Amino acid sequence: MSSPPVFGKVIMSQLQDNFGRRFHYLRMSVTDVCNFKCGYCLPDGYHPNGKPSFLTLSEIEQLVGAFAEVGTQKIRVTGGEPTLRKDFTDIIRLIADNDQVNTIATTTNGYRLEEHAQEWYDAGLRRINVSVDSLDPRMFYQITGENKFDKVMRGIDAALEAGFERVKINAVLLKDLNDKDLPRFLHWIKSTPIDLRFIELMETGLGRDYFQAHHLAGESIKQRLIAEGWQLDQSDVDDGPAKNFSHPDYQGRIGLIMPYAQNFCATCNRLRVSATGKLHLCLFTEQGVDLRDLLQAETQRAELVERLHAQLRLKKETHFLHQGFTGVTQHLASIGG
Ligand SMILES: Nc1nc2c(ncn2[C@@H]2O[C@H](COP(=O)(O)OP(=O)(O)OP(=O)(O)O)[C@@H](O)[C@H]2O)c(=O)[nH]1
Ligand SMILES: C[S@@+](CC[C@H](N)C(=O)[O-])C[C@H]1O[C@@H](n2cnc3c(N)ncnc32)[C@H](O)[C@@H]1O
Ligand code: SF4
Ligand code: SF4
Repeated sequence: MSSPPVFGKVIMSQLQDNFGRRFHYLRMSVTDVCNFKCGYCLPDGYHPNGKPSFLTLSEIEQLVGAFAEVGTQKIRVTGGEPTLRKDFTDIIRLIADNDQVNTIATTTNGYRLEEHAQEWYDAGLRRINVSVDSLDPRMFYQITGENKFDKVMRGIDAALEAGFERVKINAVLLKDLNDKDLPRFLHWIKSTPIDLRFIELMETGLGRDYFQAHHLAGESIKQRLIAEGWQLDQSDVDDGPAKNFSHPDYQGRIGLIMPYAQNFCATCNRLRVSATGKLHLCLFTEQGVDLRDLLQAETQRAELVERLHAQLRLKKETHFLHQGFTGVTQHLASIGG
């Protein structure tokens, strides 16, 4: 058996599952709270379930430390709307202080971006994904329940100016809502260095009717792009499940997330922890596994690392969305997508 790689003084024990997939990417949710009402996620807005108790800064520090020890190199801070946390900048700074983690990213609805892009960059944030489901302000309002299109777009400009190494735009593909928007999106990225992400709508526990009304297969977009000269980029062994396309006439790139496509999960490289400290082995896992009891002191680190390894051995090969099984995930705001 080969010995584990040594980085500085820390002996790394890379998280790996029974299917040979390695997990160096953590999606860490820091809140379930959100101020938007996206029809596919929280159509009635956020309603607290009792008094929420999200991970504290000190618990987050323990979590980041443990995941760094098992080979995590990239952390995405998500939610709910992660930037609604008053200590969001402190969270970024805390992750940046960990030498093993070399990529800090967040996914946001862009509501606070205009005012804070530079502050977050200065704290160590380097990649930002902003959800923009339509470039038509009225459609944006219809989908998100918030008339904030202009503000979000100003936020994206601020992020580009602040110097983020990657600015990505997420748009969920929605039949009869934004399905006519492709030309506008293409026009935008012709001269703007933005990575567009089209995400196929996924069914969630509370989103069954919306899914049936609006699901649109990403394959139709894929065929259109190929017909218009877009080429599939070579994927790296450590890339996640998105398929990326580029075109010589465009500065931006396009990624497709098609969870219903064959072999989507073969390149799964990510784990999730909820805002209350539960490990989710899959976005659509049957249940989260509590880690919080082991986030109280650094002396618990070895036990926490052991629990992570033990859990990884239980990770399933794929999701069961095709059978309509959405697991414990009632909506993606509860785990951060
Ligand atoms: N089913 C599934 N969907 C995913 C997965 N990763 C991302 N998605 C979907 O894509 C959405 C956008 O993801 P982002 O938060 O922008 O991050 P990302 O796609 O992981 O971006 P990168 O870090 O650049 O790979 C998520 O909220 C999910 O809806 C995954 O592993 N499985
Ligand atoms: C849950 S949100 C959390 C971060 C932030 N509030 C935002 O909207 O960017 C993360 C991503 O999940 C996507 N998402 C939410 N529900 C989804 C669903 N049912 N199917 C596909 N993507 C979904 C959103 O579009 C967003 O890009
Ligand atoms: S997708 Fe993001 S912004 Fe929209 S409701 Fe869900 S958590 Fe909020
Ligand atoms: S659906 Fe689950 S197993 Fe598949 S790529 Fe996403 S997180 Fe990984």
